[in-house]
Amino acid sequence: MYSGGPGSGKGTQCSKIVQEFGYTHLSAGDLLRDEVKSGSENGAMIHDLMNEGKLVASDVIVRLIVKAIQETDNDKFLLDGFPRNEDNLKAFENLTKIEPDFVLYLDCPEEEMIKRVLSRNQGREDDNIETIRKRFRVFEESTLPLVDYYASKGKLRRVDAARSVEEVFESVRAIFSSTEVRPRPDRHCNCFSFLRSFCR
Ligand SMILES: Nc1ncnc2c1ncn2[C@@H]1O[C@H](COP(=O)(O)OP(=O)(O)O)[C@@H](O)[C@H]1O
Ligand SMILES: O=c1ccn([C@@H]2O[C@H](COP(=O)(O)OP(=O)(O)O)[C@@H](O)[C@H]2O)c(=O)[nH]1
Ligand SMILES: [Mg+2]
Repeated sequence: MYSGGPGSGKGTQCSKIVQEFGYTHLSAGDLLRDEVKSGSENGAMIHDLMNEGKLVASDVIVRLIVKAIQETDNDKFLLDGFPRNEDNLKAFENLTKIEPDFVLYLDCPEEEMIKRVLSRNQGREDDNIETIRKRFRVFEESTLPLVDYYASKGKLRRVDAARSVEEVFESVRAIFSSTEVRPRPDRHCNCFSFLRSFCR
């Protein structure tokens, strides 16, 4: 359910899960980028924070995510890149009472992620080495503690992301294939946790 390592392959793997398992992909970063493009009153503030590699306030991102959840009638959705810190998590759970079925952690060494982000070519202003370094520090300080939290709840699924897209997807597919689908009214939230590991 949350983000971490920029370039670990979250968006790439989410697209494949959408194709094979029919989930709806909700990317926190994409929702923020759309908000900036829309020229909304928060747009300039969000733009500046993202370019500094900083996190936007929880109420801003939670509002966008809740709206996106309401707009899809699919029970099954992936939260890509959220929550980023404990405050995000509390704000989301307090408001929605949704808990993830599991949190997937794409485990990738920092140097590999840097290489991928620098060759991503999506025209993102925050994909420069200076901002990437800041994003990694935010990840270590704010997001990593959530890994332990989900691990302690037995919800963490760790995948070695330093392999080819297809090899990573083999592992991801196995996790999704073995997940029991919870019936309504509890909507699913197979949340993607793509957290960089310290341990490599
Ligand atoms: N397993 C992989 N091996 C090599 N390159 C990858 C892999 N997964 C993704 N990429 C590439 O790395 C870049 C970042 O991937 P992306 O899915 O956008 O990561 P994230 O959403 O975690 O930041 C993209 O250019 C993507 O094509
Ligand atoms: O819950 C979130 C998700 C993203 N971001 C901001 O959006 C940027 C890009 O996030 P995204 O998930 O798109 O980056 P990726 O990991 O895919 O490279 C982050 O660095 C943050 O500045 C945020 O503030 N809160
Ligand atoms: Mg992404």
